[in-house]
Amino acid sequence: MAETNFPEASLIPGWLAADEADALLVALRGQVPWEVHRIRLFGRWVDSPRLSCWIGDAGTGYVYSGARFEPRPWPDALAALRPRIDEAAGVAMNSVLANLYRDGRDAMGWHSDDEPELGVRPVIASLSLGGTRRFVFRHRRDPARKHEFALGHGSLLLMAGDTQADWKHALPRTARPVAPRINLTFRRILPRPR
Ligand SMILES: O=C(O)CCC(=O)C(=O)O
Ligand SMILES: [Fe+2]
Repeated sequence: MAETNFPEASLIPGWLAADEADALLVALRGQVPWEVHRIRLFGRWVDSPRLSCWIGDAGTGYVYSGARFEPRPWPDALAALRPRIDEAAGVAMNSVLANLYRDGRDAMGWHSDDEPELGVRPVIASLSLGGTRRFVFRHRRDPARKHEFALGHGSLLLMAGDTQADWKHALPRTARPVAPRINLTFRRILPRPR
């Protein structure tokens, strides 16, 4: 496969209408059991700078940033959305990482979603609700190559192909005043080999 100059990522602004996105944001703030995930950073365990929740079907335990997470059940608001996400992504998703960024100090550092349980060339569907934040890509072997998206209320970002293999992404902090934001990355975890 030839290497692409651009991550295979496409943004659909307003994928959810504003009133539907408003209602989902409120429902999820209440329905999701938000917690602080501890992650491994440069050999130390630290609190991640955001609130998170790993949600999924039975059997979708996930190892990320050195920690293992067992899935919480799907809140009603997310279960209702799931078939529409599957249709947009063309994949039957079975899990979601939900993140709540309370303000501009909450962020996510550089990473790829390349855990083995996602398989090769995974499709990841990322739905954003609330304050618009910058989402940046940089090429793994040539960090001067960068791309960015502004992820607004109700937008759906689809990442596919070699996006995870070739690029890292991050959600930087910002000093600008920004409204709280929830991001949902729908994923398909493959059954564990035995
Ligand atoms: O909040 C975002 O838009 C990024 C989330 C992300 O990269 C992830 O959950 O892996
Ligand atoms: Fe990610």
